[in-house]
Amino acid sequence: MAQVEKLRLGINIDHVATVRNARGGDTPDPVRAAVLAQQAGADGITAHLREDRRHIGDADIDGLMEALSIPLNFEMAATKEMQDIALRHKPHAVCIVPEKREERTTEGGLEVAREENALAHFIAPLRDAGCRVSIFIAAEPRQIEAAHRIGAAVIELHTGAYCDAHAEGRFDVRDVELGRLREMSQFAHSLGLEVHAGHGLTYETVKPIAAFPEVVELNIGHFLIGESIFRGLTPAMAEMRRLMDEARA
Ligand SMILES: CC(=O)[C@@H](O)[C@H](O)COP(=O)(O)O
Ligand SMILES: NCC(=O)COP(=O)(O)O
Repeated sequence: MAQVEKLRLGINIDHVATVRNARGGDTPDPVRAAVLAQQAGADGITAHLREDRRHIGDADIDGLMEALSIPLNFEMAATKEMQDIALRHKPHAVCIVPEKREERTTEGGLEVAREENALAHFIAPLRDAGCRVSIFIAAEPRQIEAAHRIGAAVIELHTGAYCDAHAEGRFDVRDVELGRLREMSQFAHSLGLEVHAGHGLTYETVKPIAAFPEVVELNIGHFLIGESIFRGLTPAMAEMRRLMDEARA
């Protein structure tokens, strides 16, 4: 059984950039949102620089690196272009995610097991540069084992299927997904991997995941940015924090 550590809350600010980019121009500014999240007690900021730059852009990453004193978790696909950008900035963490140009959002986890050799070579310079390398994966033993073998420090478990099943009222499926996430958190932790989780988490779905003692960080964006339209980012984050703390108590 893992020792219960304080659970970190990372705020994903991609979705502020999505709103900005819908019109072009400069507002709303995701860097301003990140600074506000930092002031409101976020433990880190997550930003996903997609290859098609549909939300976060290169200048946002420059701005985040300059403005933040909390860790930046830089999400990116395993491409040479992204590797060069990461090596230029050397963020605290680099999270390798799968990307499909036509997807609406990150659909699944990275296929580490099939690409083990290539990924091992890909992450080596990032590790050498001092970045904590994290791999965004589905809760499957073979992906976790492969992430461990390639030398990743962290895995982030994709919680999307669990959240979707909850939102659609498929509670039997949700509970199966939750069981899988619980078991795989334990398994990853037993291998010495640091365990994070995220994607699609809401006030309704966060507590069962936050209760896993092996999970030390949750990255949450879309729901919180949406909720901040109604209550403001600071109160929206405070409520998430409260639920996480309650689950952990
Ligand atoms: C990997 C992940 O879960 C986040 O980066 C998420 O993908 C961000 O939102 P989009 O999927 O809309 O880019
Ligand atoms: N890595 C998951 C993440 O950053 C947040 O995903 P979402 O809450 O925006 O779906």
